[in-house]
Amino acid sequence: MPYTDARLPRALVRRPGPRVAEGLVTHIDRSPVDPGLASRQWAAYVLALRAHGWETIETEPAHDCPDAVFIEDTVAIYRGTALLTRPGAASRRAETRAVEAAVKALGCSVLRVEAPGTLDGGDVLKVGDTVYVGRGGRTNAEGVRQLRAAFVPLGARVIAVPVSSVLHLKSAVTALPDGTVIGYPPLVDHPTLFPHFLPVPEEQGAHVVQLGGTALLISAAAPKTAELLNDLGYEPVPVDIGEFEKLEGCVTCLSVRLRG
Ligand SMILES: NC(=O)NCCC[C@H](N)C(=O)O
Repeated sequence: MPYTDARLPRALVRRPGPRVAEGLVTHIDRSPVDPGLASRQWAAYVLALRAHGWETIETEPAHDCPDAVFIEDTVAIYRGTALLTRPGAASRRAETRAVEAAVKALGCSVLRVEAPGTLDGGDVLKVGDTVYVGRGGRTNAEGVRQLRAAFVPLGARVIAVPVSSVLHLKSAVTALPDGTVIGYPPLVDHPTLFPHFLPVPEEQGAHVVQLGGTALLISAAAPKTAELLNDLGYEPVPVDIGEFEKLEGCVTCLSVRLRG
């Protein structure tokens, strides 16, 4: 696996496998996924990261795992320590294997969530040294405890957040570069847990990836939120990830980002 320039922010990605259409669906009705279109959307997502100065590193595919493209769920990284997750869905547990090799190659120290703990990376939202962790359908109390034990000694303040109506914490909220947490209110159980909370008008607008500077990757399905962010001085970068949204994915879950 070639790693070329450690000065660039780097993102782990994993291309969708042949069984992507069989991915799990929990909170929405299933609609058919077109694997060819999913591959093209994934390629455009990767190009958008690269166009904003990211080095993308492709992790070995896990073709037996339909949800492997959602690589964010396999690991949470804080200050150079990678906590390999134990995904809440048993069908996703094998996904972490190749990710371990990838984070080691990036120079991370590795810890693991052990049974009976479960944790999905989609439940972990970092805002500076505050690490919010969603306690919901995929992350259990033991997973929260193990995340605390891993990251508090490194300097993190870990805040657990109940999540009841969406798949993951980051299905409901993400953060802007200034630390403001944005979310779609009908899906956020406790907005008052976040010191600076900005409601957005669309569910798909609740998820952004900070690309650097003022650029924010956002779903093309959230034009009103993009307009709001543009009006606040940000540069929204829309990507069409419709096939992944049919599987409850969002812009955050298709990569694991390492800054510096
Ligand atoms: N972090 C994320 O938003 N992950 C999306 C995972 C979607 C996948 N179909 C799942 O249910 O696990």
